[in-house]
Amino acid sequence: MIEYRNVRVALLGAGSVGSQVARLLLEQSDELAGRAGAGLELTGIAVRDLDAERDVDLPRDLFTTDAESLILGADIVVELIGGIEPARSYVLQALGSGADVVTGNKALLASHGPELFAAAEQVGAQVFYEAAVAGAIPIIRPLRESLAGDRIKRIMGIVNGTTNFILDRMDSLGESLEDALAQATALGYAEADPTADIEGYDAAQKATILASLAFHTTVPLMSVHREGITGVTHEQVVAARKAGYVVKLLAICESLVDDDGAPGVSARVHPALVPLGHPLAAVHGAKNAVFVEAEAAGDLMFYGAGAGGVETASAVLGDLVSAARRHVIGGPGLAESNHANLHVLPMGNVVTSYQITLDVADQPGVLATVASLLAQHEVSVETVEQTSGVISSDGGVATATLIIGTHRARESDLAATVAALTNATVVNSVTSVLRVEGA
Ligand SMILES: NC(=O)C1=CN([C@@H]2O[C@H](COP(=O)(O)OP(=O)(O)OC[C@H]3O[C@@H](n4cnc5c(N)ncnc54)[C@H](O)[C@@H]3O)[C@@H](O)[C@H]2O)C=CC1
Ligand SMILES: N[C@@H](CC=O)C(=O)O
Ligand code: NA
Repeated sequence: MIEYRNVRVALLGAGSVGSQVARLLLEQSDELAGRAGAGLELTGIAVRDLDAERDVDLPRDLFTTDAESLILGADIVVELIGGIEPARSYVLQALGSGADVVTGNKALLASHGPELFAAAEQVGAQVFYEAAVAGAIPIIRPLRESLAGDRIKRIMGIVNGTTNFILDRMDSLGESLEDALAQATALGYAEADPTADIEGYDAAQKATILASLAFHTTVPLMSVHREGITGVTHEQVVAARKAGYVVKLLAICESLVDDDGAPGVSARVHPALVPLGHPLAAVHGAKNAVFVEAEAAGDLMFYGAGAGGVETASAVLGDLVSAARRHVIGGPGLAESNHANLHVLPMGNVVTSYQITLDVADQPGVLATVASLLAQHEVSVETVEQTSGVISSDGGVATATLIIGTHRARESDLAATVAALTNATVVNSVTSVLRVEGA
């Protein structure tokens, strides 16, 4: 029997993820010790309410409401309470005392990452955060270690399970956004305030983390363009499928060039049309997937459970084993790489293709007017489809629907085109503008 030295682990939070981490730590302690080369001694679990009902039966003598004292004696602190405060203060306290930190808190990392990483570097500690992006799916470690020798060109991810679940139900069952969200909440996928999911905040936090890692550049959360799914209509979802696409909420992080041709990066979150043949189109329900385009490795896809207590606990435990190994070996932790320090570019610099749906007057010359407006703004038409005209009930001018697919264009040119179309007398309304990704 091998005698291992013990590494002291303090757990903060015993919610969906924390309680599963505690259970697995206790149930699989021998196996985990073998892998880490150190015993993982759970010294306590900080909770808010000692008597709260929990899904998992855990030894009550481990519970404490005194998180600060628990952190004091720890080699590794696992933060699974979520939110900014007091999580930020606890993490800083842990790092200040030289402990490593394992966290799944994307909100904290996206808004205070540089502060936490600097605090870790100062004492040679490390922040591990595999659970923060795409739950159980290994994506943080592949980006920072396995792909450290490659150049990432683009990351396109379905990184929010709740919105993927909702869009999938709207597509396959014709369910409303509200009904599908209620289901996602009942199944435990949604954040405590689901606005974070449906308005794209959660995905934007994950995009910040992914872009910073992939491009060795600190990408601030406020530079991430964010649109949620509340504007996605049933009509758009149906029309998308008819046209050979599926609507997905994507987080896209890519390298771009600025107006002077200098390299930069951009990160954005928005609903997009994904061709049915693209691997991301086959990601259903609350599953996540991250599609990485690397210069040498080519295309890679990481797929699996992006949410769920026990699934996310797998990522936390993986980090815990790495942190424990580090304690056995000694030496400073792996610092965040931001040496590239690229310019973070605004949405106007993004280049992609679009599908624009217009309600127009069904009269001669409309198509020519619309095409000329697009051309004036440097947006080139790839496809046009016109549905049969409809005579308005008051006997007025007949209307028709025009669906225009564009070639790749700059976002700033597209925005100017849409403004011009909105003001054109032959256009009754611009009913939908969706970006097309992965075509
Ligand atoms: N649930 C999931 O599927 C995923 C969660 N995450 C992240 O993991 C973290 C934890 O998530 P969940 O377990 O789902 O949240 P949860 O809401 O189920 O659990 C958080 C727990 O922390 C407790 N807590 C709050 N403030 C506290 C304090 N000051 N001291 C002690 N305990 C406190 C709460 O009472 C609750 O039991 C969050 O940062 C979340 O974003 C990441 C990936 C997936
Ligand atoms: N609410 C999130 C949970 C995991 O990060 C999601 O739906 O993906
Ligand atoms: Na992950």
